[in-house]
Amino acid sequence: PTKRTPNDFIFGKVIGEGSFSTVYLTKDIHTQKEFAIKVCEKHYIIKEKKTEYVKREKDILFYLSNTPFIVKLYYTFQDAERLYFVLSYAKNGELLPHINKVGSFDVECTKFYSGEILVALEYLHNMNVIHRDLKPENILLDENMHIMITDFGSAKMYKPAVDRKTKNGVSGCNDDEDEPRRRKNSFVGTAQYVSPELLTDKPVTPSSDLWAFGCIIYQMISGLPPFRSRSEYIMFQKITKLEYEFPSGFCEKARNLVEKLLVLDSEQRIGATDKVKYSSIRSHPFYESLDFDNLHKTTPPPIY
Ligand SMILES: NC(=O)Nc1ccc2c(c1)=C(Cc1cc(-c3cccc(C(=O)NCCN4CCCCC4)c3)c[nH]1)C(=O)N=2
Repeated sequence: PTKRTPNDFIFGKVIGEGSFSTVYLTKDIHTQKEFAIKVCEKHYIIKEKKTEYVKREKDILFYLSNTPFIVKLYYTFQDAERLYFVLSYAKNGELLPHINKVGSFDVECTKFYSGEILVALEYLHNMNVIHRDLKPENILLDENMHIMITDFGSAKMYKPAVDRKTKNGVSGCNDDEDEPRRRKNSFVGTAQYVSPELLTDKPVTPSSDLWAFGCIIYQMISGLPPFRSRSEYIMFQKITKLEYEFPSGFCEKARNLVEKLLVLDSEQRIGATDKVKYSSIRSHPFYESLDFDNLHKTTPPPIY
């Protein structure tokens, strides 16, 4: 097909703001199909030295194309000033406003939606991709209220330990050797969901996403993330000291699972050493009777 240009789309409202991008609801004038177009200003990306991140997000999104529960990158194009990513449009927006609208989810909703997030993480991690900025704002809901994970601007490829030892390459995008010249894991992500290893410059592993997953389950049930403070410094202190509490009435089975995910040693988190990802989390009592393999075909429970 001929390369698209901005003139092939009607640009509507802003539906998202990345750290160096703006996302618009758009309609393709030829097909009338709706898309989300993420627009990045070239001069800003160059000035902020973010070209590597933008290229990595594009490579990873194309690499993940047609992965269930992950936003799809259809194609990209550019003009003199901007880069354009044509992405899936999720009609029901971000997960966060849905949690805030009802205050918190009941156990059925939490099981279903955290179950879909877990299946998405299984796909991601089996494809050696770590998201590194998982949070309710980056979990979208499509028109049928199924999830799509978005914003791979902080994501990276990783080499499973066995490959690192035997140096068998994993084809695909960047890995540690290609990190832009800066501290190995200088903080990426969003303060409230960032794992302790990312704050203390320890190796990044898929287990960092399991930490964020634990924070999201806590937030679904209680309405707020576990680590909160007006000061980012104090929040980081709470994370590295594991200072958080469960409100009274918190579902006991969910509490047990969260306590097994919010573990400071990333290798001790439930799921971190699963040979088959994430069998130990799927078999946790909180997920009793959840049919993980058919969630995408299941009608989501009402959120109320
Ligand atoms: N950083 C990124 O990559 N960001 C992206 C990427 C792709 C993408 C993306 C963000 C999307 C975000 C998005 C935002 C919205 C949206 C924005 C504002 C309002 C609404 C909205 O009101 N939807 C109806 C559902 N509401 C939700 C809240 C409770 C009441 C009912 C949706 C729809 N989709 C999207 O659809 N596709």
